[in-house]
Amino acid sequence: MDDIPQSSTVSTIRVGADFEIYRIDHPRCQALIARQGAQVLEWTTSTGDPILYRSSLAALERGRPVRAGVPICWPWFANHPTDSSLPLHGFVRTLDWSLDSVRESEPGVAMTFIFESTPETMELWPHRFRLEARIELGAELTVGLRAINTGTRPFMMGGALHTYLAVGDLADVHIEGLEGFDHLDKTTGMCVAASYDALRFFGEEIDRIYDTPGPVSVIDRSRGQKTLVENRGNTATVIWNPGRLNADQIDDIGTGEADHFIAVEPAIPGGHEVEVSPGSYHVLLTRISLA
Ligand SMILES: O=P(O)(O)OC[C@H]1O[C@H](O)[C@H](O)[C@@H](O)[C@@H]1O
Repeated sequence: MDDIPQSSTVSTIRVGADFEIYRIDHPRCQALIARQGAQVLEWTTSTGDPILYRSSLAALERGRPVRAGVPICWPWFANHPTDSSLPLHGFVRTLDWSLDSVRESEPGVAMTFIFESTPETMELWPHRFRLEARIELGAELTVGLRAINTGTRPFMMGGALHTYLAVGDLADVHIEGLEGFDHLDKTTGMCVAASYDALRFFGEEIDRIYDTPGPVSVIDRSRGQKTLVENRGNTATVIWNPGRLNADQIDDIGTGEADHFIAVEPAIPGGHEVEVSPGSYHVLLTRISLA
């Protein structure tokens, strides 16, 4: 459909010449979704603060990743398994998707975006596919990615829903649900045996792939908020924050903002890719709610 009828609930904003954003203004939530990457940029429920982090320096430019909300990383997470010259986190986060449908109801708004393989994507990843991102916004947020194999050979897919959760102060946050699971520490390349304590933060870089699909709860004492992240179709949960020192070197993170977000990412990392046969599909989904 793409050209949505302008309603009081869903409207279109254009940034610059060609960056399109859908604005949702519903009794249960306010949200912004970029057509590029079918990326939720902001989501705020009627009760309070933004639940997702959007960097004050997030670039809204076609072709550049946007540091905000829920980027969809596909068909691989982080580096490509064999070719590090390919884009980090796959290629669909920086390409335009088509808006296929919008449904408004009392609990919220559901929007479906589509992305299909093209000759250009075949150059990056030699498979035919169709992606459907169904985004449901209301008092809860659900992002569901259905990856369909429309080709004639099986493919292996990785990926992640790279959720940036906003927090009041990371020093006052702990995460429950990861206790008892081993993780790969990407900062050292080491596998670390399970700890039985909740995960806490000390201003340093953290980049860990936990050996569990979740769910996890993010408890933020500074905001008096508990956020529940429930997932489907992932093999791991990634926890990432660059830390204060590294954040200063990242050009699209505002000064001091490293203390105000934590990325909690249902992921299918390298080495754990899922096989999708022709005509079949895999769903990767995350649901975020305030407990
Ligand atoms: O800066 P980006 O390309 O969005 O990636 C941001 C981060 O994403 C994931 O969480 C990875 O585990 C990190 O290693 C990476 O730095």
